[in-house]
Amino acid sequence: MSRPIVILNASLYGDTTASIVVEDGVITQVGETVDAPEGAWEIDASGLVALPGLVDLHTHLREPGREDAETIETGSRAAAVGGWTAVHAMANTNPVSDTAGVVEQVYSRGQEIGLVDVFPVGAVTVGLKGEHLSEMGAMANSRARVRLFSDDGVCVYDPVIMRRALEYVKTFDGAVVQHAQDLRLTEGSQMHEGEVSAELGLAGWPAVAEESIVARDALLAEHVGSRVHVQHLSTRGSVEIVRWAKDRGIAVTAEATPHHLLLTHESARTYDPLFKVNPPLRTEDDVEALRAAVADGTIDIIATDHAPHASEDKDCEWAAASFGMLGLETAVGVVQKVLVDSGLMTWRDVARVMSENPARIGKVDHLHGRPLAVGEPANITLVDPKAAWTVSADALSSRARNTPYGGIELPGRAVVTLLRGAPTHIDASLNPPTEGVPA
Ligand SMILES: NC(=O)N[C@@H](CC(=O)O)C(=O)O
Ligand SMILES: [Zn+2]
Ligand SMILES: [Zn+2]
Repeated sequence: MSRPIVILNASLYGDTTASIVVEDGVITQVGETVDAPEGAWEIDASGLVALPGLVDLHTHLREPGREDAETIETGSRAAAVGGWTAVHAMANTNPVSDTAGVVEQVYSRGQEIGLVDVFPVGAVTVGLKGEHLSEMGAMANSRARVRLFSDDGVCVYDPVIMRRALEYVKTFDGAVVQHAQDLRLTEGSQMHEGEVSAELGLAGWPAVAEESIVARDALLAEHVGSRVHVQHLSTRGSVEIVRWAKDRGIAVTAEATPHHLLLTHESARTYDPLFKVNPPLRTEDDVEALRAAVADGTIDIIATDHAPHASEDKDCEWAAASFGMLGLETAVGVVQKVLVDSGLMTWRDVARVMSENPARIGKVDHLHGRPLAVGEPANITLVDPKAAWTVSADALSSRARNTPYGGIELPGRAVVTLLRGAPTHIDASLNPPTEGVPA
């Protein structure tokens, strides 16, 4: 059992000041004054914001298959450093996570490492090929208890397959998680279709290729009475469709990534593949619509889509480079910059979109996204909102280096992460104790 911890004078949810006592993995006291248990590690948390441990619904860990880009271990470490206590690992590995065997291995490896709970997302179709449904029931009933299914990286394009998947997940209250991209409209696409793609001479990825699938899937979910979650929403039109679907009572939820909330297609002018991502960075108007939608609840969560790539897949010309960028270690800083410091949201809202809602959508809310209250598991993230820092790719814990934020200053970061009371990340500025803390 880990050493007791006293978090002194934290700002709970960025709101009231209180201290928190953690013993045997559980929160045992919360209050203005607390009794410190013997031998406790005391953290002076004045000025720090205490949030429930963050839950990422969209992470690529690359293991099995591309351990040169990331492993469950390096990705777990990056997650802990970023303030996350749970990540949902996407199925586009090699082999694909389309059987109970693979998802159990990913889940067990995550538990063995113990830095973050790794919840595997199962593939919707065998080999992500879009042709035959995977053994979803076996994955749901496995030790990994899979509730979310996605062919992320590719769209579940065939409407009949999508319909069957939506019907199937109803039997265990799961959800189909969709990478909304019309395959025909985006053949050869390199970036957002607009002024900049025309100027640069790069093949465009039109907004309608996302929006048409979002609309179709919302209607399919309504038709079969099931639950769909849309990944990495990137356009104003998608926001409007999700808003319409929610008004109509359709069980649709949606996510936005930090990069789609900050960056635009103008970045492509650098021809630096660090900015090449799927779906592509869009326009200032889309960014504004996404920010407003996260703030008003149309978009339920922020998810990183942490997509590590080996350097040979990024250090090349734009057209040859892989899609995707890192996100776990910079998410808190980017979210603070675009949503909190801008006045659009409070830290209480951040707890909702980065912990509570993702835990609920992923059906892990019995473990994560719990209130900071007595008797609850001590999954806690302390954020220093004044820890302005400059991102350096070489200083990241991820095995990969493909961050688009190198050299950019972010206003804050996670400085302590506790998973069931065990410190999984302690920033050096806090003088971590040498005892009772994992190496
Ligand atoms: N986002 C990306 O650009 N890439 C992701 C796949 C995905 O999320 O679609 C990847 O696996 O690299
Ligand atoms: Zn995707
Ligand atoms: Zn992804």
